[in-house]
Amino acid sequence: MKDIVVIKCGGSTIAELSEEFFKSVVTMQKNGKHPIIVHGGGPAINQLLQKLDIKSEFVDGLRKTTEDVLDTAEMVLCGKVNKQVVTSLHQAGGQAVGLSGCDGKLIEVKPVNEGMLGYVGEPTKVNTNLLLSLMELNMIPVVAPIGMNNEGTHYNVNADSAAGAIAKELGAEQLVFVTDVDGILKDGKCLEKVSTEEIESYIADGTIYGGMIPKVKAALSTLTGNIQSVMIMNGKSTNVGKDGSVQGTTIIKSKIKLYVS
Ligand SMILES: Nc1ncnc2c1ncn2[C@@H]1O[C@H](COP(=O)(O)OP(=O)(O)O)[C@@H](O)[C@H]1O
Ligand SMILES: CC(=O)N[C@@H](CCC(=O)OP(=O)(O)O)C(=O)O
Repeated sequence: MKDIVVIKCGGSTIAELSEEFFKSVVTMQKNGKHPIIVHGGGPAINQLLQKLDIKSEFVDGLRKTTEDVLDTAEMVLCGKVNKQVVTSLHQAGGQAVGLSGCDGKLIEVKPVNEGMLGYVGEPTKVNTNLLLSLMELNMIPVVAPIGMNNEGTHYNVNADSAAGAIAKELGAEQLVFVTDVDGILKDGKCLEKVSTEEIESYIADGTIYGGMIPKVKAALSTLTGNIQSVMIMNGKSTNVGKDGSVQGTTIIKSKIKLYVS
């Protein structure tokens, strides 16, 4: 299906997304695009883990996931955050359906590194039939990043990599990461355009670290497919330029001159 736009809403910003944001997603759909929301929920998972006195830590932006951490992440992502996003879209006048990567076997996974990270999965296959059927019915799919392997074991999937895999498999037109920073920052300034070649060196020299790593890795893997560019933008501010263009960092395939805004 053409005109698919995958929007990843980061847990860092999800609670602050405005009514206007959700209305713009609904309007996008009314104008003929097919939006899909993939959401995170890292801070909300942290809060419940803290209440339950369960420790967790991150390695390069991925949460080490024991059985207890997986149960908590699944409760928060599929039970709480997913339904909040679905509700916000309904309030904005849209029709949305929430699902996790287990529903319709949407996201099949394999462990990233069981010894080091436990139940953290990376997508190996995305079964898009359910998403396509929902979009045919004018529903906006809202995906929580919990995946499943062939044996039915559930895994915690970073929401950026889930969004990247879904966008790639669907041959989406656009992939947008909505987060809590204006884009990729270097020396305090937001980079307007970054090429795939430059990403590797920014990870190596520490310019890109932590939660930005899964985003740029998902962008790199997606840009090998249909998508021509991936955008990272701030969900906490409007960030719309005078000409109506959205501001943020665009990650592009080819190496071009870097502009600093
Ligand atoms: N070069 C960079 N530019 C901007 N943010 C970066 C950079 N490197 C690391 N980060 C971190 O990435 C964070 C966004 O990732 P994350 O916290 O996982 O958000 P989300 O929940 O939206 O996925 C930023 O708040 C920032 O701390
Ligand atoms: C394996 C892994 O890191 N899973 C993430 C899933 C949620 C997520 O990705 O949320 P953000 O969008 O807020 O980063 C986690 O447990 O936090």
